[in-house]
Amino acid sequence: MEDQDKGYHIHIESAGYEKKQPILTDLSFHVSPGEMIGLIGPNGAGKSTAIKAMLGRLPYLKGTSFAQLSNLSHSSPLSDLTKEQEDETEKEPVSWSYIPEHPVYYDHLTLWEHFELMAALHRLSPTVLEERGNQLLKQYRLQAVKHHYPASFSKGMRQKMMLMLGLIIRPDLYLIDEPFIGLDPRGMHLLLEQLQEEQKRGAGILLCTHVLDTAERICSRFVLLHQGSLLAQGTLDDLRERCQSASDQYRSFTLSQCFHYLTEEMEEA
Ligand SMILES: Nc1ncnc2c1ncn2[C@@H]1O[C@H](COP(=O)(O)OP(=O)(O)OP(=O)(O)O)[C@@H](O)[C@H]1O
Repeated sequence: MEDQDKGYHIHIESAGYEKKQPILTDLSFHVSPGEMIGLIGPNGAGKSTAIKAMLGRLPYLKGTSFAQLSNLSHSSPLSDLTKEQEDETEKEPVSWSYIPEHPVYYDHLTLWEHFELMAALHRLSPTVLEERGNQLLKQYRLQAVKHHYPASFSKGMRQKMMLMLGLIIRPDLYLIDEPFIGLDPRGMHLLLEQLQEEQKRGAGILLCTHVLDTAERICSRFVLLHQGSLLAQGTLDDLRERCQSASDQYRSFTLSQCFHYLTEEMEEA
């Protein structure tokens, strides 16, 4: 079976904050199990909006689906955006973690209570919660604030909390929006190690980031957005091929060089 027959297929025909002004048009890509895809593009290209569309959190969505493809004819949308869901009620939904760019938390719950809430929503047993929760706190060195309220945390601590809440459920798929800004070097190293572990476990990861040197190292394919549409997608070599007219050296272009060339070419056109 081809890799494209497994994993998660995302299709967005048109989506945005208002019907009159769609932000995303005609965007399709897939994430295979164990694969990390880099969702990249200039500011305002629509990366965060694409993640919101996948989660069904946009006021305007047309022809948008997020289907799990597997060895059977199993197609189970993450959000309730497609009709197939009505016929698939007996099937397990895709489990996913969304790690937002800006931390979102409840003021009246402590860090550990957020873990408990996540565990309840994802039906983790108390033993699993204790084991994974304490391990994450130790790894991120936040044991001392286990029973503190996140309002008293620093920016980086809140970001680590978001990461831990995403990691604790060990989902099939991660949707991660710009996780690197604000993390200290130790946190960054730890996160990269954990994502690698999750890939080995079989989780698919969609990573939205501007940190292109890191994305180049850890992602196997890229989806490059520009003004709400797909500008290019594929491996780094695929993107390099698209840069042939830039220079004789295009075969050794970095991801950042491909990004600059392809987006500037669009803007000059
Ligand atoms: N809540 C909103 N209401 C209306 N328009 C929005 C809203 N959020 C984003 N937009 C618009 O949608 C477009 C895409 O924004 P989005 O945040 O998805 O871009 P992005 O690629 O994630 O950018 P960045 O790299 O700056 O995070 C922009 O034109 C932006 O102005």
